[in-house]
Amino acid sequence: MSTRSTIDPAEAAYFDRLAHTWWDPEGPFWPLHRLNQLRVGYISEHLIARFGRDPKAAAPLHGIRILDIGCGGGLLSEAMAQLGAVVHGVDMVEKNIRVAQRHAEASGLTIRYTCGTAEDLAERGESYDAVLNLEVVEHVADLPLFMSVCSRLVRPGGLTVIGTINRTVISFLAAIVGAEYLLRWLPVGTHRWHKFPTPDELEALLRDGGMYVSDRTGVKVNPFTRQFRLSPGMSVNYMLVAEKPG
Ligand SMILES: C[S@@+](CC[C@H](N)C(=O)[O-])C[C@H]1O[C@@H](n2cnc3c(N)ncnc32)[C@H](O)[C@@H]1O
Ligand SMILES: [Mg+2]
Repeated sequence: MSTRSTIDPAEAAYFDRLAHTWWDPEGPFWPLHRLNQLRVGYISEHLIARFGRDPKAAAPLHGIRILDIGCGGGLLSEAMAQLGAVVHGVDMVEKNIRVAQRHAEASGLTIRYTCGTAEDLAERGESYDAVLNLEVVEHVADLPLFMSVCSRLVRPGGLTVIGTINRTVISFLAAIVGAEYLLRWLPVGTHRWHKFPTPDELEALLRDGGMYVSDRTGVKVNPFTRQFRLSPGMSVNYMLVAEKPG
């Protein structure tokens, strides 16, 4: 029996404390609200291409089975469900799951939410067309274990999208000093710089799990307008798409 876990208890306490604020667009999670439209566009474009869907359809992701791991309050899960996907949102924090369930019900959306971890799902032999892993990898304990179980959860022919923050001098200045201490965009202590994975580190872990990176992009925020956009530079925020051969 393995005693390894991807849960970092300090992170669980942090997200438990903020759980009631998920859906406040001006609350502590405002950056994720602002980022949502951009990442939903990027993710759905890749899902549509991979699964041969019609981008002009009303529900282009109809029936695609998605795991939103570390779903928080369900910001991304709801957007995917609105596009027709069959979404399973999973989070280690019970309060997040309750908030997500309540909000989905109020929005008239059917989403399966469960409290747990990726390793719980892998142990049960679950698999999905796509695993979405947005702004989570920098918060887990045991990143190699987390990445390996997430890869196992993608069915052959499926894909994963990961969004996180790079570990560079610029990300220290922008994401820690700038965002937490100077601008106070995020509560101090939200992120620990040494936990940020580089794209190369993630790519190596994905390869170990039989996944191949097919697209990568940087994400930039304009500090004045607080608008997010895709950009080639990956020194701070970035996203990777990886596919499992069919
Ligand atoms: C920054 S939030 C991102 C939420 C959501 N993915 C989004 O982008 O809107 C990180 C989330 O990951 C969850 N999380 C962290 N480690 C986890 C783990 N090992 N297993 C499951 N969930 C985890 C936290 O509880 C938190 O809700
Ligand atoms: Mg984060």
